[in-house]
Amino acid sequence: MCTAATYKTKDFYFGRTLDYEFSYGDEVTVTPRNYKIPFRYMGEMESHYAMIGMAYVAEDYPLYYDAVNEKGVGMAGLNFVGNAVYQEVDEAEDGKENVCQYELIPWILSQCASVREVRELLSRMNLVGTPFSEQLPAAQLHWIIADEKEAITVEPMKDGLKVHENPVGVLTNNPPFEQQMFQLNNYMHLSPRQPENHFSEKLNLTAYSRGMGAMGLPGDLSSASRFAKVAFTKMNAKSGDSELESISQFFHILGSVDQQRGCCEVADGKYEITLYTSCCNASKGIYYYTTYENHQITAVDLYREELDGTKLFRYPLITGEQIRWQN
Ligand SMILES: C[C@H](CCC(=O)NCCS(=O)(=O)O)[C@H]1CC[C@H]2[C@@H]3[C@H](O)C[C@@H]4C[C@H](O)CC[C@]4(C)[C@H]3C[C@H](O)[C@]12C
Repeated sequence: MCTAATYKTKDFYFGRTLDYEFSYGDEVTVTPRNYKIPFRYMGEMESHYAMIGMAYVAEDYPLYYDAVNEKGVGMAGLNFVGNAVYQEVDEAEDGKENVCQYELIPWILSQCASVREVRELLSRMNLVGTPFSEQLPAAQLHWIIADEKEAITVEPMKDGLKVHENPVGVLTNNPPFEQQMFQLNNYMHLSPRQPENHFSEKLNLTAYSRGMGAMGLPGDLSSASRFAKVAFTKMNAKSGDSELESISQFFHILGSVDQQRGCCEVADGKYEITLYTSCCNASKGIYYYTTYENHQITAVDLYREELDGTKLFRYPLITGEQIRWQN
């Protein structure tokens, strides 16, 4: 399972948890403006917006899981297993632009300076299921794409590519986004304030513990529960607007849906865990992350790299707890 969220203070923040039972070899990867991006059906893009994000680099190609570009547009792919359907290649000469599922993040972030531009590009695009290689078949995903003004969810479904407005700025996994949004109706009575007795005037009921206004908010790890949990947490989250206060709060928001080893068994003795949590300051191009075994926040700054360069910049994740001794 995975969860993605947006957050706005003075700057715009975008991040996700990546929950899985193994890592592909994730690296914080900067694609500079002049790295030539080879698209399977759309030719080679010679220059474009720079981007930073988490990727598995295969054959020198950045297979991004999530990234933001230098214009402050962020994007993340999350599992959508059983629902994601990709199209056949459109061979017509005046047909749509064929983009493979693994190319979607670079395709969009290399060209779009806003979600408005993303919508435009998506309307001309045909998302196809051609795999990157035999070893890496097409992942079944849906995406959240956001800038500081708005967020959308993109879902490739049996009856075509759906683009939904995403007013909560969060995404998890199944079921499809419209159902996730509908289920929030079930929680409209929840509140960060203490509840009052509407149960019965004849009973003397009291709020005997703090936090009872949100009683009923789910806490299990299913995707539908994480959607409600993180939506409630994000919509009610308050923080100062400095960089440190913002990122600290952002990690707390995603911390509300953290997955601990042992609680979600996916095969005999195999457990899904939160492999990493990211928080990107999309306005300033800084990618912060923690990993399951490293709670210290590590950062990579897009603008400390040669942005007009031609080669990828890659940072393997720093893992292992970093303990600051006090005596
Ligand atoms: C496994 C990741 C999603 C995690 C997630 O959503 N877990 C939820 C589990 S569940 O369903 O709800 O049970 C996804 C997110 C991005 C994916 C990667 C990116 O799409 C980039 C390439 C795409 C290639 O087709 C496959 C390898 C790959 C490198 C993908 C591997 C894997 O599918 C990733 C890493």
